[in-house]
Amino acid sequence: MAIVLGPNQYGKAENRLVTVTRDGSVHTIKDLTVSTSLRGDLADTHLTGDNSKVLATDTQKNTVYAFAKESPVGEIEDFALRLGRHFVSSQEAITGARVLIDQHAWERIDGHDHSFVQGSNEKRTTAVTVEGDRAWVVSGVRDLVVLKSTGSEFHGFPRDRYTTLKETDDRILATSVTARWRYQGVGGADGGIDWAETFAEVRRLVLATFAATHSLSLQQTLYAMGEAVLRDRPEVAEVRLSMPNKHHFAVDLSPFGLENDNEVFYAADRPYGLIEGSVLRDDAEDAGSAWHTLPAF
Ligand SMILES: O=c1[nH]c(=O)c2[nH]c(=O)[nH]c2[nH]1
Repeated sequence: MAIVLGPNQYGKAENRLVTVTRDGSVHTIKDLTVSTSLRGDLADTHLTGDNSKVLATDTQKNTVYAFAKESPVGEIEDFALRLGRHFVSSQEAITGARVLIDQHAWERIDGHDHSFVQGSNEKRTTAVTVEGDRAWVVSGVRDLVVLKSTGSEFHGFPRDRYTTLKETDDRILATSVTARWRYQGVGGADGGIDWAETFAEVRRLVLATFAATHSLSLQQTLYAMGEAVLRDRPEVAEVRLSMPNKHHFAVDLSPFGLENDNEVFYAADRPYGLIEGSVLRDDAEDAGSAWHTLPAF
């Protein structure tokens, strides 16, 4: 029997980066959480403590802030690709990089040039993987919370001795959407993709489909969302969705002699159903390392 070093990576997680871009008195801010991690010929540090091939996580952090100054951050996908390619091309021992970026949403306060409000907890995300001269981009949205107060049913499920759930033809459907989509055709170049436009359109399609789908299950809604994105966006190969069923239970008001006609609900925060799935083209480009180390959904 021999004991060997398995897969490993290391980096600086959750660098908080805020940039202010000034156009006269009109400011634009970008609020990012950037995580870098590197892979490569790193056996020595694990086996003997020889750090000669270890680009310090502190250096990785500094690189994030210096890059933000040296050229405009731009879209998070471009920034992540620049960082990932830099680490892989500048360090001989480093063969792969993974850069994760979450962009926090700020809106300008109406009529004010340099005041902002964080209106929602929603995040735009990207996960870029660089391996040698190849690259994969998986972008997404997190904490996109939606609710419809009708147009949702759930019935026809098996009943065994433990089943108590009543069938319903009218319930609240609420979820917090995490969606990640894998771009095809990034490869060595950037594929001429307009990251901002795809993000805006995927988000719009997810919201429009949630609203327009008369839901017989959250699973059906999930599939419809993914399908809508793939129908409209040829640059997207695959969509993975993770959607907690944020249960709203009609409160039993009968002890008070009151009828609850789907008007008063208890919003439970846990436990929650967790509905997850992937929707993809059957002729999609190979995913390569795109999803490596990301959550399954
Ligand atoms: O849309 C739903 N899918 C389920 O699988 C499920 N299970 C459950 O108890 N309620 C629901 N709702």
